[in-house]
Amino acid sequence: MFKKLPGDETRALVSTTPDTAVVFRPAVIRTPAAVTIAIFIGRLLIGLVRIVWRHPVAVAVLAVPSVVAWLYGWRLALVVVWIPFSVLLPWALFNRDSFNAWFGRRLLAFWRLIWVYRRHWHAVMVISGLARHLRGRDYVPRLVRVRCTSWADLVSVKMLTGQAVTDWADRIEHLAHGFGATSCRVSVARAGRLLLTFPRRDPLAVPLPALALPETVSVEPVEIGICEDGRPWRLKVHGTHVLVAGATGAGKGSILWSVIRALLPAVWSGITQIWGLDPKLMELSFGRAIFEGHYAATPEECADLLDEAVSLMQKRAAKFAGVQREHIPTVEDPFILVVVDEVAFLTAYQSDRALKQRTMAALATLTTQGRAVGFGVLAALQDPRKDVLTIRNLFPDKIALRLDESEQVDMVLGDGARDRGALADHISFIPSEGAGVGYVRLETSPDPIRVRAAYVSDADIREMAALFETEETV
Ligand SMILES: Nc1ncnc2c1ncn2[C@@H]1O[C@H](COP(=O)(O)OP(=O)(O)OP(=O)(O)O)[C@@H](O)[C@H]1O
Repeated sequence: MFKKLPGDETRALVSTTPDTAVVFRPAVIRTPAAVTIAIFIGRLLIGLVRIVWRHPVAVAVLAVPSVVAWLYGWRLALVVVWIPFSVLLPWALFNRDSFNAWFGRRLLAFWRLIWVYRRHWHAVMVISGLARHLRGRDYVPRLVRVRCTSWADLVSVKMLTGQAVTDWADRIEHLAHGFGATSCRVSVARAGRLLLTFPRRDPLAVPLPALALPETVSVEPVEIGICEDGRPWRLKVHGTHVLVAGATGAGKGSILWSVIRALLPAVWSGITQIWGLDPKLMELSFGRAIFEGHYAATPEECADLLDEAVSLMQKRAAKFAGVQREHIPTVEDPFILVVVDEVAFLTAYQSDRALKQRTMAALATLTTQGRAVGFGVLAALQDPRKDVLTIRNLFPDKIALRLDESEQVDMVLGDGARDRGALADHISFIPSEGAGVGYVRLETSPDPIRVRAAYVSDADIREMAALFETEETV
C-alpha cells in the first residue's frame, strides 16, 4: 500500500472515482529545506572538486588572478597575469606544438567541455533518444571527460545501464549535428564506456604527395599515406590480402601505386616480385617495367598469369610442407604480390564464362592458400556487391574509398562499420579533397580508421619505371 513513487507519478494517482468505497491518497512527505540545501551544496562541492581535478590548468588560469585581485587588488593581479603571459606568449609563438601539448589543448578541452558539450548535453541526449524518462525520473548518459587532439574532440561517455553500442552508433548524425561537428565516430573504451570522436577540422583535406622511396628493404607494413590522427598509415601486404573498393575517381590507383612504390627497394633486392593484372589497360600499364615481365592485360593473359601464380604457390607449399609454417621472403622464395586493377572486369564483366571461372578459381586459390607461403593479392574494384566479387570475404583487410551508396560501406568493411562512423559515402567528390581518402578496418579492430593515401602522379610512376628500364639496359 505504502509504495514510494518518485516525481510526477504521484500526481497521476490522486484522482479517484467518487463512487468507489476506498479512496487512495498518497502520503506526501515534504523534504525539509535544510536537507535539500545540504544535498545541493554537497553536489556543488563534488562538482567543483571534479573540475579542479580534471582541469587544473584551466581552473588555475581563471582562479589565481581572481583570488589575487580579491585579496590584494587588481594591480597585483595584473602583475600575476603578466608574468606567466610573458613566458607563455613567446612559447606559443615559437614552439606551438609543445605549447599546445602542455597548455593549449587542455584549455581548449575545458572550454569545449563547458561551452559545447555540457551546455547542449541534456538537450542532445533527450532529442536524440539516448536519455530515458522512467517512472518520473530522467536518466541521462554521463559526460565523463573531454580531451582535445590537434584535430578532434574525444568525448568519454558513460552509457546508461542496459544501453548498447548500437544505440549510439545509430545516432551518430544526431550527435554530430547536436554538437556542431561534421561527423561523429563511436568506439568502445571499456565496458559501459564509449569514446566519441568529433572532428574539429579535417587533417586529410590536403593531398599528400608521393612518399619518398624507403631506405630499408622490407615487406613489413608499408607506409602509404597518413591516418587522420597524423600517424603514418602503414598497410600490411605480406601475410594478408587487401581489397580496395571505391567509385570511379575515388583514388584506387593511389593506393595501388603507393604500395608498389613502398615495395620497390624490396623488389630491387630480389626478395619481392610484383605481378600486375591490368584489364582496363589504364592504370598499371604506365609502370609496366616494374613488373619485370609479370604483366597481363587481356582476360586470357590475366588468367594465364594467375594460373602461373597458383602453380608456383603450390610448388612452394609442397616445398615448405613439414619444414616451415611461415614465409620469410628471400631471393629464392620471394614475396609475390599480385596487383589486380578492377578485378570485376575479370570476375563479372567479361563475357567468356570459361575464362571467368578459371580466373575466379585461381583468385580463390591464391586468397585461401597464398598468405602462408608468401603470395598476396591486392585487388581494386568499383562495385563491391557480392555478385560482382563472390570471393570478397576471402580478403582479410579491406579499404573503402568514396562509395556511391551508404549500403556499400558495410559490404566492404563488414557489418556495423558505417554506424561506427565509416562514412565512405560522404567522402568528397572533389579530387583534391576526397581522392585517396578512405576507411580501413583491420582484422584486429572493429573500429574503422580514416586514412588518406599519398598521390603517386603519372610523373612519379614514369620515374619509378625509368629506374627499372635503366637497370634492364645496364
Ligand atoms: N591520393 C590522392 N590524393 C589526391 N588526389 C588524388 C589521389 N588519388 C587520385 N587523385 C586524383 O583523383 C583522380 C582519379 O584518381 P584514380 O584514377 O586513381 O581513381 P580511380 O579510383 O582509380 O578511378 P577509376 O576506377 O575510374 O580508374 C586522379 O587523376 C588524381 O587527380
